[in-house]
Amino acid sequence: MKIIADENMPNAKALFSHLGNVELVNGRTLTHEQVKDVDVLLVRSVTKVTQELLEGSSVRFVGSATIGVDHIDLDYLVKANIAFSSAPGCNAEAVADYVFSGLSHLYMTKQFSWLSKKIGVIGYGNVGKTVYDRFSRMGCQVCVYDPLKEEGDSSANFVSLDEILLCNVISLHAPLTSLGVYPTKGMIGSKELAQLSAGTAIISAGRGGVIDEVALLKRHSQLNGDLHLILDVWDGEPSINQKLVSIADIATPHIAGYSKQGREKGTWMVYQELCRHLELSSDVISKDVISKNDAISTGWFSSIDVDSAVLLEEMLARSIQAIYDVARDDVRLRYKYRENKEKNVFDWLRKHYVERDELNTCLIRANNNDACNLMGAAGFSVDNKS
Ligand SMILES: NC(=O)C1=CN([C@@H]2O[C@H](COP(=O)(O)OP(=O)(O)OC[C@H]3O[C@@H](n4cnc5c(N)ncnc54)[C@H](O)[C@@H]3O)[C@@H](O)[C@H]2O)C=CC1
Ligand SMILES: O=C(O)C(=O)[C@H](O)COP(=O)(O)O
Repeated sequence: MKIIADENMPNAKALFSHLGNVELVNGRTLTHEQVKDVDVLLVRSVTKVTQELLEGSSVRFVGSATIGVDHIDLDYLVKANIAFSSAPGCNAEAVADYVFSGLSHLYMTKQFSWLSKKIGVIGYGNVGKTVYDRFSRMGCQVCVYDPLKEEGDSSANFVSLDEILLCNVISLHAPLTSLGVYPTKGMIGSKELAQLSAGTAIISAGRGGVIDEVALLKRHSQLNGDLHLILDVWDGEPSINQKLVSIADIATPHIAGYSKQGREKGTWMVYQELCRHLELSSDVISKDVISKNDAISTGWFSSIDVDSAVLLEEMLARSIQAIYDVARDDVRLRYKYRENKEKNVFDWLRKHYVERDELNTCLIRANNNDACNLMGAAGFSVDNKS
């Protein structure tokens, strides 16, 4: 069996080689010529899987080691009878870590205190729910907009989009869609942005294109720069609007989901689905292949002792930054664009990403119940010494 896999898919060779011959390729530049006599195509979000790419090829299974599927023509796959699997939820914890690291950055650099503010989440899927639950367990006033979920779902405080726009922090986790009753492309446009008050923080870690970037620049200027922007995803990636980069507090190259565990889980989930598709028994699978425990790192398990003399919100921010400081990715992006030595800076940054562990790989030790609860809610493992 011939398998083509994106070179940025961790463990692809180790996991899939016992099923066939695995070739690693640049997913962004993949052509029909490369896939025409391939049986299995394994991609990440940078490959547009279209009729044009696949028609007339021998591909029978497409796996995407990602949460988002806007790069896949799902209708064509059904029509062409090609099996498909993605990796729902694989990097939800990583994106939530990104959100809280972004807020920690705002707290430490601008004294933007968000714990007591109104928080609005857009999208209540695997990522949005993880983010919502963390805020909620922290005791924040949090609400969510998801018109496709709210009916009969009492697990969250569902509100209208207009209400979300009144919040002090808005975190976007909707997929990019152009069709249906609630398309998200451009859903945050000039009309919506006009409703934001000065001092609002926007975190965009879903997909570029959900926010109208031209309208965002305009609103930022109308508010004399008093909008806090944490931007991971961009319209037209891999080329990104440098004007927007220049006004953002944090600008990163679509890496919110890039924890070591999140990326490895993505490959693992697709591997499991391919084995199911091929109807391989678990005996066959376990014989030659690395186990789940080896395929998904547990992390290096650091520990932090909490100092109760420090203000809770500052302690939280410092602890998060000790494990993942989103500013390191922002600084790297700005530096690389300034240096401008690579042909495609955006993809270079992603390919050479310095991997990070998730917050849950860090054990917080504290003898204070409030600190333990807050840290646990933020995503850390906790050892309550009280
Ligand atoms: N920056 C990054 O590295 C990453 C970005 N993502 C993006 O985040 C998106 C969300 O991820 P998940 O929560 O795991 O996906 P999901 O598919 O589990 O949930 C998406 C949710 O958005 C809701 N939704 C759809 N249209 C909406 C609308 N018009 N307004 C509000 N909500 C709407 C859906 O009902 C669903 O509940 C993905 O589609 C992907 O594009 C995901 C992982 C990493
Ligand atoms: O899972 C998703 O959806 C994402 O956005 C991915 O984390 C993006 O990573 P790549 O697939 O572009 O490497």
